[in-house]
Amino acid sequence: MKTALTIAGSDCSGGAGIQADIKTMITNGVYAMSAITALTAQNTTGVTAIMESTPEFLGEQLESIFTDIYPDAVKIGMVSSSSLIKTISDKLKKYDAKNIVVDPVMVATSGAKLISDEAVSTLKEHLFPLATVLTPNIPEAEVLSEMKISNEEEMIKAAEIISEKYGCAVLCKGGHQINDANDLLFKDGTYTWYNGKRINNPNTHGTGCTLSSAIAANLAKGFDLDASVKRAKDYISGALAAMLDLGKGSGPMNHAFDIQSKFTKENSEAEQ
Ligand SMILES: Nc1ncnc2c1ncn2[C@@H]1O[C@H](COP(=O)(O)OP(=O)(O)OP(=O)(O)O)[C@@H](O)[C@H]1O
Ligand SMILES: Cc1ncc(CO)c(N)n1
Repeated sequence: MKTALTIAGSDCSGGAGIQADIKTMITNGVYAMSAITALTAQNTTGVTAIMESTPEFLGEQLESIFTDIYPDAVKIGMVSSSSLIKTISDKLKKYDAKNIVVDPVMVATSGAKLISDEAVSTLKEHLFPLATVLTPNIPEAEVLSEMKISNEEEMIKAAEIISEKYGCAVLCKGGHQINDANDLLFKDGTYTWYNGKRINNPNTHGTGCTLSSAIAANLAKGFDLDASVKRAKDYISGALAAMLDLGKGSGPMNHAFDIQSKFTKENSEAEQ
């Protein structure tokens, strides 16, 4: 069985972070492992507290993983401080990690800031050059390209700037701001649009985490980047279209939409 590792923060409410990543990796057919950068206390309405792992403890987790079950792909999500980012880049280099998907998480869907300004420059210097692909949303792409993005032409320009600066592919997610669900992949000097069908679902907690983990799972299985992005878009569309509605704010998606029918009959029998 192919294996994937997520290096990210825990979301105790289960919709984003490590929890979303593990659900996504399992349902995309790979064995999932996790190295936790921080615990967050959050739910669908917001983040109330963050407790970071120490760099030493994160390093121990990565040593345990890489010296035993080697990951075929690695996804990196929330990493809020420079010392944690340096720990990750040192270990990825030490173990020659492959298929690295970096989701430059800066702000939660609920609006909470998840990274310090100093850490953004460490990400640029130490982690981005190791990435196979970066997956910024529009606000993140604006920070990284240092330009304003208000239409599709500007999305292409910003992705090109980021791709050239860091020598990796860039998937700029249209998300809600520009075109709803059309994402742009800029790779080796050319671009491709991945058009998604907009799903009218206000519950989008963890969409970024889920997309990047689905890309990592598909890279782990051996699909190339284009096929992995296409398959990840199909997966997230299915998870959103399942219209799960939990919590008081922007709720989580149904990561198990593909296998849910197996439980529907069983669950209704149990309720009777
Ligand atoms: N309503 C929607 N219908 C279909 N696809 C969507 C919808 N909203 C977002 N997506 C898709 O979900 C993926 C994640 O994009 P998004 O811009 O929401 O990420 P993000 O802002 O990084 O997420 P997060 O809030 O978790 O940080 C993209 O492929 C995007 O096109
Ligand atoms: C732990 C964690 N990572 C990422 C996000 C971004 O959605 C979040 N809300 N929480």
